[in-house]
Amino acid sequence: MATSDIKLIGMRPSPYVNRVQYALGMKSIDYEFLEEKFGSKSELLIQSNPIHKKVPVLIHAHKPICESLIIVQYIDELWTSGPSILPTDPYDRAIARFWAAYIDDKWYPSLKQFRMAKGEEEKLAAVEAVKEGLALLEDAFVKCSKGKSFFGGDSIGYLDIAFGCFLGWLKATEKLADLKLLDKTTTPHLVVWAERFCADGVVKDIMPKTETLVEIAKILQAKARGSNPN
Ligand SMILES: N[C@@H](CCC(=O)N[C@@H](CS)C(=O)NCC(=O)O)C(=O)O
Repeated sequence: MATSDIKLIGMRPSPYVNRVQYALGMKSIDYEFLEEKFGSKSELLIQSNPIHKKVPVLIHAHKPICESLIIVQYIDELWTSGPSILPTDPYDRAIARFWAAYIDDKWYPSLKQFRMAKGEEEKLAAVEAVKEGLALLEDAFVKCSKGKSFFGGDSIGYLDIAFGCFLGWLKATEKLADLKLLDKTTTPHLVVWAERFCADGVVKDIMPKTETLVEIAKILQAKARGSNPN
């Protein structure tokens, strides 16, 4: 597929954008990356995603597709020649979609809340929610992976992409708070899975550096608190 037919509007530190990059990478699809500037929205973004005005947007053959998980499914359904991203079994597919929705609706918001918390009480409640979520995802990993390396089995699949895209932000949050959230004693399978995911050839070239995310997090925290990051 010619690169000019496939454009991705995004920002490199965005975990949702990274999801789409991982899926395109897994399928070996070339694309043009249209970088949005932090703090502003291009005309193209507003026209392509008028409802949410958020990245990522995939523009394929001049048609926009919005929402990262929907884009990942589109990529998988359209480019069937590459490795399959969603499980082929309908039940496994339903379970993968369930956990992806849990990650987006519950788990990641708690990590974000922990990072942005203003008071100690809010911070404590959020860190508990993050850890509870990780325990549930540890259990989900054991069931979904069926003894293999990834949620998707022998190779990176839908749930690996849905959850793995947040590993950079998880590491940055650990660094900022100086504590371990993904821990060998409480989430042993997830620790090994995370190492494997981050070491993947496609993932390691795309995943933003932890130090970059730490700096961005400091700017966002300062903005939320109305102060200077330094
Ligand atoms: N549910 C969306 C979330 C996308 C999202 O939150 N994108 C952020 C970047 S990480 C964004 O564009 N934020 C700009 C804004 O909220 O105005 C998806 O999965 O694509």
